[in-house]
Amino acid sequence: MASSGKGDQTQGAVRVNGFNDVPKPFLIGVGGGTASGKSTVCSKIMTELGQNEIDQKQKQVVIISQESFYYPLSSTDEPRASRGQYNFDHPSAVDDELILRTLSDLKCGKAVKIPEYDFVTHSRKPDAWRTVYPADVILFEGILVFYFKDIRELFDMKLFVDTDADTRLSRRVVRDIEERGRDLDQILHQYTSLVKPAFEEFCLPTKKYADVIIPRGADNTVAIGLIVQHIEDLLKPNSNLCAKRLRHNSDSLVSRPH
Ligand SMILES: Nc1ncnc2c1ncn2[C@@H]1O[C@H](COP(=O)(O)OP(=O)(O)O)[C@@H](O)[C@H]1O
Ligand SMILES: O=c1ccn([C@@H]2O[C@H](COP(=O)(O)O)[C@@H](O)[C@H]2O)c(=O)[nH]1
Repeated sequence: MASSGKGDQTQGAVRVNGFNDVPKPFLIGVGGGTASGKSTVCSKIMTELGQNEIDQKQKQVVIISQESFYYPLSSTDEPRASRGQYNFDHPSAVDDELILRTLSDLKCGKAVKIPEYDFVTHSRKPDAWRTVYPADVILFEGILVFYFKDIRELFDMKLFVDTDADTRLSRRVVRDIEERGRDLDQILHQYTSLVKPAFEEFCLPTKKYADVIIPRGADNTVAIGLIVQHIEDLLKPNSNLCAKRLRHNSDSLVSRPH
């Protein structure tokens, strides 16, 4: 990634003069059912790539979650969501156009602003936007990341975290009670009536698009080690892929300010 350079601020991105060969971010999609361990796998990859101690603006690897792209709920849907009756697992709940625009902008080297989601209130946190810079590697995780064709085609690598359904449900119960303010009845009702059928209809069929399937999620240290090794190899300055990632555009836009 180009490191320094004097740039001027242009609509959220920094135009760097004189850099012809700026690598595009390497975009990795991480799909899988609810509570399969997508976030945990992503954070293990971050840790193994030594990214956790690095300042936000300097990070070479960043994680973005599909949850940031839920549509705001209407006043009639809000009470349904609180009763576990709103279908957050259906593709229509997700602003796929905003995802496409966001990931495309990152791929073009532009910084983006991403809304932060609050699972407790089922809504975007008011006025909480995170700026994401086009790092070397961007991990985009979520249940439907491979569902939309245009989005799917943006990924340079597709991972599917494949964890047994009983394990996922038991983890979801614990997580949703501890972290997402749910009660058991609501979780089980939502799971059986909405989450499971949607998983089978919209998420599971996307497993076929994966380049790598990770059985047992974050427990699969061998698979995670191989993926980390592969990313490290790709990011070496002389690798073939790094060469492919170089843009041959004299008017490059890059945003990571270092
Ligand atoms: N390998 C694992 N062993 C034990 N608990 C796990 C494991 N992977 C994930 N978890 C826990 O299960 C829950 C769901 O994991 P998470 O990574 O958030 O899944 P997802 O992002 O797919 O929804 C979290 O509470 C997490 O700490
Ligand atoms: O407000 C909300 C938004 C989403 N959900 C559920 O979350 C999961 C997806 O998140 P994972 O971290 O991948 O589990 C999805 O199954 C939705 O049902 C929610 O309950 N409330």
